[in-house]
Amino acid sequence: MRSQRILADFFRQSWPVYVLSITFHLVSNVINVFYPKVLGAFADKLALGELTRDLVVRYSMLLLGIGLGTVVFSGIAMYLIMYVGRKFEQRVRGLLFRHFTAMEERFYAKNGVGKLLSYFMNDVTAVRESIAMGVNQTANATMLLVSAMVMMIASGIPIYLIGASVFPLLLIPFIVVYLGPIIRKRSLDVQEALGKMTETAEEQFGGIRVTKKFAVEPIMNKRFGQTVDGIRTAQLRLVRVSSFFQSLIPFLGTIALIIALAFGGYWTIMGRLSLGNFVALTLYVRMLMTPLQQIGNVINSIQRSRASLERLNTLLSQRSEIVESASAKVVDLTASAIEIDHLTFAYSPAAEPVLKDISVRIAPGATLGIIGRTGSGKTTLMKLLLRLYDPPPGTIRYGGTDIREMTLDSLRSQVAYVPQDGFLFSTTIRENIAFSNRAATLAEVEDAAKQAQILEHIRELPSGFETRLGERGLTLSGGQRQRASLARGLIKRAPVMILDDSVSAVDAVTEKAIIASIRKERSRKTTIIIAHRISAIKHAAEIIVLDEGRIVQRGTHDQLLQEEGLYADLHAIQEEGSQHATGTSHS
Ligand SMILES: Nc1ncnc2c1ncn2[C@@H]1O[C@H](COP(=O)(O)OP(=O)(O)OP(=O)(O)O)[C@@H](O)[C@H]1O
Repeated sequence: MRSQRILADFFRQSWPVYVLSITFHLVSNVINVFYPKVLGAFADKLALGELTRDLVVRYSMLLLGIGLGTVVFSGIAMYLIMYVGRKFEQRVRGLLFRHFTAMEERFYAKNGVGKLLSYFMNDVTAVRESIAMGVNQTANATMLLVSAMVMMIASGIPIYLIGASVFPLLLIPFIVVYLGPIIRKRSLDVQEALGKMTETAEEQFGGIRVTKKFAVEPIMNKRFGQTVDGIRTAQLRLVRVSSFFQSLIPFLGTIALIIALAFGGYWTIMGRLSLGNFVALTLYVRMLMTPLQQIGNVINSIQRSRASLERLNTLLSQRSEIVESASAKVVDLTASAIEIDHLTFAYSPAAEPVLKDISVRIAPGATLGIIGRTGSGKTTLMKLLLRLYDPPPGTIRYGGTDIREMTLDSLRSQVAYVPQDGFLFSTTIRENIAFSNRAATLAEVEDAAKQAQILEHIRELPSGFETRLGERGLTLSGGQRQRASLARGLIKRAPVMILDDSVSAVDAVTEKAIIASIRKERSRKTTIIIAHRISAIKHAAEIIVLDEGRIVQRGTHDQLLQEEGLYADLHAIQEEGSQHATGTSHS
């Protein structure tokens, strides 16, 4: 499986650090287990009345050495393992990001931003904790257990006494096997609840302006509150079982201590066990409780992280539906016609087709205008031209080559797409406009801004082109944002340009100026203009009118005005509107 490969790859690369860390743990624990033995010897000397001032100083120095040695070596071991954990986190986040960016639009339609963020934050952290702290503590605990056992035997503590004291601890694996899957299932619920909350929060912060305008904060608070309640319920269910699990282990440790005290005390009274060994036995049993507690924690954390790993696994195993064919070739779009041939398309096999039997040919360098009611499929057609979704084979060709046989880079680098609501990044205006070509000079950026009729406005801003945009570019108005996004498309100087309702938010006078400069700039380049206003497309060589996914009319502006139909109706309505607006109506 993919996720297991990620872990295996990571361990393959970082095993030397693990080995080093485990070695340091080993040294630290070997030093540490001498501490009960030293105290035992101290107790023996005390009981025999052989303790001198010199001996007290020596024992104290010995204990200080043991303490220092333990702390230094375990500190280095811990640092190394933390380093490895952070490295894992950094690597997996990079991998996830690359994976996300390679996914197609449908993937984003299915997975909300909040859900994706939750993968980044919660799941990666959960896995990191178990491969860093988990490994750290397991290694530590195992070594402490083994060295403590060895020291007990070597000190001459009878094996049956050790066996009786350690017996309760043997129940731990059974408890783990029983409770582990329950903890895992409940952890998965918690991660899902967290994902839901992040998703809701992202959506609600994104839509906060709408919420405020409609004054529906209480509804939004309630909706968000429900997701938080969901987390609390899921977390409490998890805490109930995991805290029971975690407290059971020290309880077993206490039983072990009671047995050591009862039997060991009895044997000491009977004179079969030295006082020193009795003290050492109780200290060792006490010492074993910490690693056992750690093992409990680790098992819990591994169960939790397995749930996260499963989520990451499912995600990373998804492949983009848009794949470049092995024989894909680079097509130069400069002199290529775009042919759409009997294209019928539905977003899913079960859904109604959104486009029905569309056929259009756009000659190289020509302009196509598209108009139609909202929801008639205009944007969908453009998404197919960019291969954001796969059209049926043979239905879209560039220069005679099926779109599915072109390299994705040659397609997308030669098509400039300007959507209706262009997203602007929270960086400078200059970087936003020069998005496709970071090396563009200021003169080129200014030129594109001029064509998009936004140059003057940018110059008036405090830092001009270096002005940083706030979140989602909200320091600009809708129309200004649209024009900045248009400049970003224009600077690409691509052989094919698609304007998807890209001047809808500007006033009629500005629109006229923008269209005039686009006509000039793109006089010999293929351009597709989608618009709701006839004024934006009437110069096109061909105009198609879409209605419910079908082409219902086609022709030039003049031809379409001669026909009865949607186009002439729209024209009449818009003319009437503009006459009202300018006060030239005679009615
Ligand atoms: N990702 C999607 N999954 C399923 N259906 C979709 C998806 N995107 C759009 N649709 C549906 O496809 C139809 C056409 O949408 P499209 O966005 O292409 O229309 P449009 O003509 O561009 O509309 P507008 O003028 O309002 O922008 C609509 O009914 C819409 O609900």
